Amino acid sequence: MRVDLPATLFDRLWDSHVVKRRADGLSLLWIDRHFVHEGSHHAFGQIAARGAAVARPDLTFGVADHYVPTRGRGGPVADASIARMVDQLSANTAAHGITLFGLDDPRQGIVHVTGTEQGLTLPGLTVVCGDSHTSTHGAFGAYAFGIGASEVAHVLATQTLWQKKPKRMRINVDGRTAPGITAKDIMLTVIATIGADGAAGHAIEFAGDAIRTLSMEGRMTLCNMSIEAGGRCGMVAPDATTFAYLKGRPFAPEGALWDRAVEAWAGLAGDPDAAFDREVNLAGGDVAPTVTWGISPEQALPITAAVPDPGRIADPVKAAAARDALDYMALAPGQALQSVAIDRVFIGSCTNARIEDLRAAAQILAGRKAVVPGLVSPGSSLVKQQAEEEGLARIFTEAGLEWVASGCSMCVGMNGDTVPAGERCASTTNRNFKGRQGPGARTHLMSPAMAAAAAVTGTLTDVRRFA
Ligand SMILES: CC(C)[C@@](O)(CC(=O)O)C(=O)O
Ligand code: SF4
Repeated sequence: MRVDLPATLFDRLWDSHVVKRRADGLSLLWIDRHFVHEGSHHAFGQIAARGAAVARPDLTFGVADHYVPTRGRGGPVADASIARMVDQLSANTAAHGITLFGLDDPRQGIVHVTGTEQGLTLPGLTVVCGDSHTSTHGAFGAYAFGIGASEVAHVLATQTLWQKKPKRMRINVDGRTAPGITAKDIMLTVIATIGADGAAGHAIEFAGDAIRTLSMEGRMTLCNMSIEAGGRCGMVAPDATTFAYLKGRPFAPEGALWDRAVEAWAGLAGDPDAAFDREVNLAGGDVAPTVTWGISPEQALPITAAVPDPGRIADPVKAAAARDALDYMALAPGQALQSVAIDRVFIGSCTNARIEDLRAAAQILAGRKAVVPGLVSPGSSLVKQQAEEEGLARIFTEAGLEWVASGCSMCVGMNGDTVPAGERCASTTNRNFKGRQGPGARTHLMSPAMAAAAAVTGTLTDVRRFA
């Protein structure tokens, strides 16, 4: 007979990392992996000011991603302030003995792509980084979450963090999705259903057949956007797909250690009778290729739908938000989404720039031409190399798209990788608020295949037309 209460996966991860509980409800958690990037210089400044050392440089990893230029790599960084940030990361990591995947390292990439492809993120670990999309790493059954600058300093100095335990939420996507439906479509549908704050205060666990059948890339896309649903983190219980992805990765355990690790990871699932504070159920079969029409990720609809009419939205807050969105996005109520002309595409970001994403986009673009300009920025330098070896890069350039180096790029409008004011971009990223990709830029979020289809037709397009 079991004497302890049934536990969810999240309960297990939490309990196994608590070092100390405080009367006010906060717990001190042990942190297994800490990623730092160029933006982490404030935190290094804070520990320097206190004369503190980095407690566990062996568990801390640096990645240059947010500010790195995607062109002219191999030479010096032209922009002086960006060069300073990149240099500062190199200096701080060198001074503290931290492994760095720097600007010119062949493993460089967006931290959430590089960290996972290196096998640094493993099931059962706590993973933090000063970036909200750290939730991505939860795809491995890790408790992974973004932290603020002073928390980064706390982790640097102590390898621990004070946290309040989030509530538990399970999102079940049952049944199979139709062919061509991706994790991005599932997640945009989830966010449209529960709202951009629908998971506020909760740790999300994704479950159900439609999730189980996703690749690791797909699971990372889901968990990446947990934050766009307001969640503290997202996770998928580890399984054979997880282990197959991890086996042989540079930092993954090897030999007898690997066997022991897999045995332990296989036991990480939650108890079947464990209770969640909230459950949401979706039918995988109902998920269509989905795009956003507005300025919040919850303003998303199947591609076959029309732009909503704010006059028909009963909730006054949502109606006002829709009016504001249509005004910014220059869309008319009732307009068919597939009639919306786009000016540009962006295939990239920590959400959708892994090899599987690039393959999906290339499959649509092969032998075709893009009728609008566009940028493809692989999620990491290793993804870039692989895509070049597989001939994907050639497909993109022959279609007329620009193939550049890895970084946050047009996801955040860095280094001139911006969407000009008033232009409309079909984008594989995760955020579509006003001005995200540049002042006055209009963003439609979608999957890589959908972005590729939009590039070919010049309008938002149902990718199933290309099946
Ligand atoms: C630094 C910024 C652009 C960020 O990566 C920050 C974050 O996610 O915390 C983002 O995607 O909004
Ligand atoms: S790719 Fe975009 S969402 Fe991801 S970390 Fe960079 S800026 Fe943030």
